Amino acid sequence: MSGRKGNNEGVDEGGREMLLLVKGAQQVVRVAGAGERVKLGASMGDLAIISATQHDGVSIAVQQDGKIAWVGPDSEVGAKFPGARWGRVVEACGRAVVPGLVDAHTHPVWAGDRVHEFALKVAGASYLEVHEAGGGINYTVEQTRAASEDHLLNLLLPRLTRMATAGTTLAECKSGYGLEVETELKMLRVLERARPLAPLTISSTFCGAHSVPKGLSAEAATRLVVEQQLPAVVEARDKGQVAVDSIDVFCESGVFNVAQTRTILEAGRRHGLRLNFHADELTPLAGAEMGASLGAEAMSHLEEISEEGVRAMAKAGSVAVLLPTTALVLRLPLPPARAMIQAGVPVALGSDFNPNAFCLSMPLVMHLACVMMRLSPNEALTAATLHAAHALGKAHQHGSIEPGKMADLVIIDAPRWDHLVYQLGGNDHVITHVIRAGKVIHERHN
Ligand SMILES: N=CN[C@@H](CCC(=O)O)C(=O)O
Ligand SMILES: [Zn+2]
Repeated sequence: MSGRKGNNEGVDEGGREMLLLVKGAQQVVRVAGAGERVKLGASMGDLAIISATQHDGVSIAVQQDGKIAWVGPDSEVGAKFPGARWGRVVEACGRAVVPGLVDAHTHPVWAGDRVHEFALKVAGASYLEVHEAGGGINYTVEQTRAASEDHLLNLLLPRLTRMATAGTTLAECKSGYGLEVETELKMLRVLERARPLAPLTISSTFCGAHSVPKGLSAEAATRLVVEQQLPAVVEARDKGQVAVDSIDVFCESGVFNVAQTRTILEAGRRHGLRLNFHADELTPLAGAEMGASLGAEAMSHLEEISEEGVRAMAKAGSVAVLLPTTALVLRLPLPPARAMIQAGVPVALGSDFNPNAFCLSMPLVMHLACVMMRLSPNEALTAATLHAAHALGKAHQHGSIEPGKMADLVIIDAPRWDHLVYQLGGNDHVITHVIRAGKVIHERHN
């Protein structure tokens, strides 16, 4: 670094080394204004867009640490950063730029697949029927327990790369196909090893209560999660072997009931974990009400949430992570997304990538959220950026284009951003660049 350093607002007078300049954008869709971490009700559709004028495009300047230094008109870059040396300049050529997408719910570490179950489900078998017949999660558990750490890592990395190619720069990634200490730790270690190798940022979630292991009662499984798995995970975390942000439970009829889920979540909270769990997916159990009473940071699915549950989540500020792919694949009733937004619940989106719902594309998830759940395109973008980051406790660093935040950016091959959500599939072609922390991690070459 040479010369004097400017601050975010001021003029940089000394020919600073900068990481990246994106210039000539038609739209920079910031999603949020300065310091805005959540956008409730009608504000969810306000994307804080900066548009080019007839003579001037929009630039984004990124400093060496990968954070956004400044956003403004192309014509002011020279005055703001006189003599700056840009590590890379990306010409946006009249295109739109949105924040890197955030996937708030994935299960990406597993071996085997469940392609054989697809035809059964299409023919009418329900998720719980497949599950109770020993398929579903329990089948994946067998495959994942048997797989080596290296094999799981080799399966995981291309999945994360496909996510990033479709615009995801931050993803929540769960364990949960081990259901015992050894394999749960193996999955978390795989995520840890993936961090420096993957093109996106990972937020890890311990989901040892994803299913009841064969031969055990849910009560016995609850005790094992609380007394064996969780302490082992916490010990590994405290020794710096794995980073774990959240704890998850599949709260469902025939899996963990509301009281057992509460016990597990409370134990996680005592160890400083964020609460982020599967609630009211297939059966209305009032899981959302229980989660809200614990101040859960996020709950997912919520297809069967009650009106009281919606009110409780709004009051508690819990993020509703909606998963349209699962509702589609399993033909579930849809969660009341509009009522949630109206009630002031922060709504986020996730791909729910798992062997049951094999989707790695957040633009497709956004499209489905619009068509199936009636989110507006603007609301879908807020849900897949700022609110998804908020669900993970990372809205201070991710989820909007704001000086001081990570320069996670997606460039769309169109002058208006909503081509990203308008197209059904094929998003690799709509996206020209994916940038994570100021580095280009994906670039379209045709
Ligand atoms: N519902 C529970 N967990 C996952 C499915 C996991 C699986 O079927 O392997 C979900 O969110 O849809
Ligand atoms: Zn899930």
